[in-house]
Amino acid sequence: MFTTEQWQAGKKIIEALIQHGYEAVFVGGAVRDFVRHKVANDIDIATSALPSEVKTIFNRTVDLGLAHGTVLVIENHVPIEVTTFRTEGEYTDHRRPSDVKFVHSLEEDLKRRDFTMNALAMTADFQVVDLFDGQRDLHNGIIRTVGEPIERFKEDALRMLRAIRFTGQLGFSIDNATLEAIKLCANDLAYVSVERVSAELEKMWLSSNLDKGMTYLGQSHLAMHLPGDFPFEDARWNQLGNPQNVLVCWAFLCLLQEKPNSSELASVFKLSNELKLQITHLVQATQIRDERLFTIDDLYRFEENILVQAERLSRVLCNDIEQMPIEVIVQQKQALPIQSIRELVISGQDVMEWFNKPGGPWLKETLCRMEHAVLHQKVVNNATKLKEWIMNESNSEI
Ligand SMILES: Nc1ccn([C@@H]2O[C@H](COP(=O)(O)OP(=O)(O)OP(=O)(O)O)[C@@H](O)[C@H]2O)c(=O)n1
Repeated sequence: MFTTEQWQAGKKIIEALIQHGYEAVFVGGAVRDFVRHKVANDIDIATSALPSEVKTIFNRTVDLGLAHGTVLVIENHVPIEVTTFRTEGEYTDHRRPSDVKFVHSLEEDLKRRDFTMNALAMTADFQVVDLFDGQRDLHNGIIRTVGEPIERFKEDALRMLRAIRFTGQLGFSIDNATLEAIKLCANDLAYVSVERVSAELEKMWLSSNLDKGMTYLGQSHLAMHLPGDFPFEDARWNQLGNPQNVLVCWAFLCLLQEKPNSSELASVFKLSNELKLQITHLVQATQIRDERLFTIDDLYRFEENILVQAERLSRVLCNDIEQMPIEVIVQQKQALPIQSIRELVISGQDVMEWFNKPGGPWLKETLCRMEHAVLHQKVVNNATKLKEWIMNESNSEI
């Protein structure tokens, strides 16, 4: 891990900052992952240099919220966030500090971090700086806040959900005092933006110890403060596959509601329109599958991934369902004569010429009839055959 591009780029940035007379270290999740011998997602650096000073040292930088002290430094094509040592001022809304104060000591910076395992720092030559026994907690698999838990959760209520997510991701347990503080502060989850809550849920769903996360979600009372009626006790979360797929988890959550409504779910959790559409399709396909085997029209209507996930999801939701083997679904889908109307070899222009008529609602209807006929193999997808077929059909209607 010492040799990865990211760590080497980070090392160069730290060395450059030190050469210019500043302090600089690796911080946060990257150090936690390094100590656990895991690959880090992102590498963050903390420094005593102010953002304006960081910008004068490096050629390629991007401002990432200078008021919060973060500059993105690009070293050897690797982007790394460099943040000035800081401590937060008053938290008037439980979400974000109303002001950020830059400080000169690393200790002041680390003291305001969420958990001991995330408050580790590391020098350019990979010496760990551990002021709050983070390594001991990492070793024992304990999630514990830095200092007074209630203070940490009042600073940012999302940290409570982060604790739960980390139990799922790392398989760790939550220290008693930290868990008790979450119970006391659980109401404050209401102050956290739904987008941040959804992002944490998705990270938890992708974790390998989902059952642990779900148990803590209930135990900590946080589940009651999630939007809607969150079915944390449902044992079937663990059957969704491992690591879980977030689309399947959102659809599952939707289907567990009394009246599944994907639009409502997407708006409550402020999901993107793209995800909302996918969830809607998956919920519909699963509901269809609960009633019958997929027909040719179903296979045509839904994407392959939606069909496959719907088959899996319906098996989880209903034990005695007549199963359709996944390979059969894929094979039948791929064997359809067309996968979309765009694959018809003729265009609307051709049809207007055949009938010598300007476009209008009749044109769409005619194209749909040809699409349906090709799909159901009443006619082959060939221009002459299609013309012959549609002309015959139209004549016989007159
Ligand atoms: N609400 C938060 C969020 C983050 N942090 C601190 O900022 C670091 C970086 O945060 P982030 O990148 O969001 O999380 P990671 O711990 O790196 O974990 P992940 O990338 O898996 O979210 C954390 O390690 C922690 O020290 C914090 O104190 N409070």
